[in-house]
Amino acid sequence: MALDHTHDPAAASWVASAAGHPAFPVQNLPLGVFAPAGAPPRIGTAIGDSILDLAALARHLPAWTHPALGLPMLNALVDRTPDQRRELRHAVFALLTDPAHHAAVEPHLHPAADCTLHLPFAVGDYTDFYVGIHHATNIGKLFRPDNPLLPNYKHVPIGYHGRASSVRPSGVPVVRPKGQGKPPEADAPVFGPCVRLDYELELGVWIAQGNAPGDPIPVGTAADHVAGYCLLNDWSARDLQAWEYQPLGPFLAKNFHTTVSPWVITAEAMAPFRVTQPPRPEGDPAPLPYLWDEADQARGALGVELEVLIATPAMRAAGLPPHRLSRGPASNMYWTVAQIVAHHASNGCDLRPGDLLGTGTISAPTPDGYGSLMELSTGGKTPVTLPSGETRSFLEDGDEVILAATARADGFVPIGFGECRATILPAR
Ligand SMILES: O=C(O)/C=C/C(=O)CC(=O)CC(=O)O
Ligand SMILES: [Ca+2]
Ligand SMILES: [Mg+2]
Repeated sequence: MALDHTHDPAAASWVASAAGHPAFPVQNLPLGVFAPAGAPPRIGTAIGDSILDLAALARHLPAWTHPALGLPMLNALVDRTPDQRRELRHAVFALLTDPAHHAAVEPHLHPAADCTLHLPFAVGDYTDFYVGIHHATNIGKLFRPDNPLLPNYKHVPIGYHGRASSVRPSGVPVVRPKGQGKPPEADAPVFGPCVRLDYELELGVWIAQGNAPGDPIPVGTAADHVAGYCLLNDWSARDLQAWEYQPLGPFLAKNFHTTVSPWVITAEAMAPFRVTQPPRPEGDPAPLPYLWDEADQARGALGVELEVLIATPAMRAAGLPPHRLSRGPASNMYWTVAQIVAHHASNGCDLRPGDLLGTGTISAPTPDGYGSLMELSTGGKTPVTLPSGETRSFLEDGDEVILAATARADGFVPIGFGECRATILPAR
């Protein structure tokens, strides 16, 4: 993905709030679906504190975008080559930087605070991977003390098919799931509200052009199939998971709700933030050739800092701001995004525009970067203390979890991912 004038740190928009905006300077230009108050959803981009209605400005954008811009989802818009997607970015960038467009474009800006953000895609399929090796090791120890990291982990990107129907945008509350579990001290399983509700800090990957059924995607061109990225919270019912997950993997413990940040941080916007994949530790096996590409290793990791914050009802009542539970880099991924895309299609499985891949929980080697509460509390044995004096081993009703991410690189303007938050409601 080439760098161009849209990444220039000196570039400036005539939208005043874009300058120095922590998430949406003019170098970001994420794609999304939004609804101004009382109006139906349409495609737009975030710029500073505003949202620009791209559907209304179609006449200023490439002709091939016109049918797709009439839809309240991005599936058709991203079903294009990387060159075409870059052409769209350049056209949007021109609208927001060239003073000649100011008068015509300004009427189509909406204050973001007055808009509702929708899911950016009609999600066809959702697959969750397991590339966070520190998470896999930590959680593996808790589920399988004698066998934490299974022997296939360093050879094959592990994943499971998730559920598309329950992928929801930031802000939609999470109803605590009920389910069947078997508490360690009980002799028989029980059915009831989850008592070990957790979050998982992940990146989401949105698929652009897919592959024809039967055709694999080579790892060297897999990045061309990525439309962009989001934050993803794979809410997890740990008590239900521990009982149900063998031998087929997660099922009801993870399919009740998945929260995504609604802006798609495009692959083009991420170009300056691609970094070298950390080398495999000494002694780790070399991946099979279908998973290995030198250029991907050189530029296939993401220079993104990830954070998790929590706000409880007592903290809100005391006027305390959300408390940071962890922070760490996205480079703690054992497999690159290109490797998981190539692996997913390696058997001929067709990926389609608007498919969602989760990276898997991204944890750092040390607790300050653990990506789930289960890890932070060592499965409940070391509860986390909050500024309100409360402790948490798992989430309680009324708790809000907020994921945040910022892409940074020397010499470039940082870009943010926007909001990925949700509050827990009692079980029904
Ligand atoms: O059985 C295990 O080791 C744990 C599996 C998961 O929690 C699956 C999952 O969602 C993967 C991830 O987020 O890293
Ligand atoms: Ca997960
Ligand atoms: Mg889920």
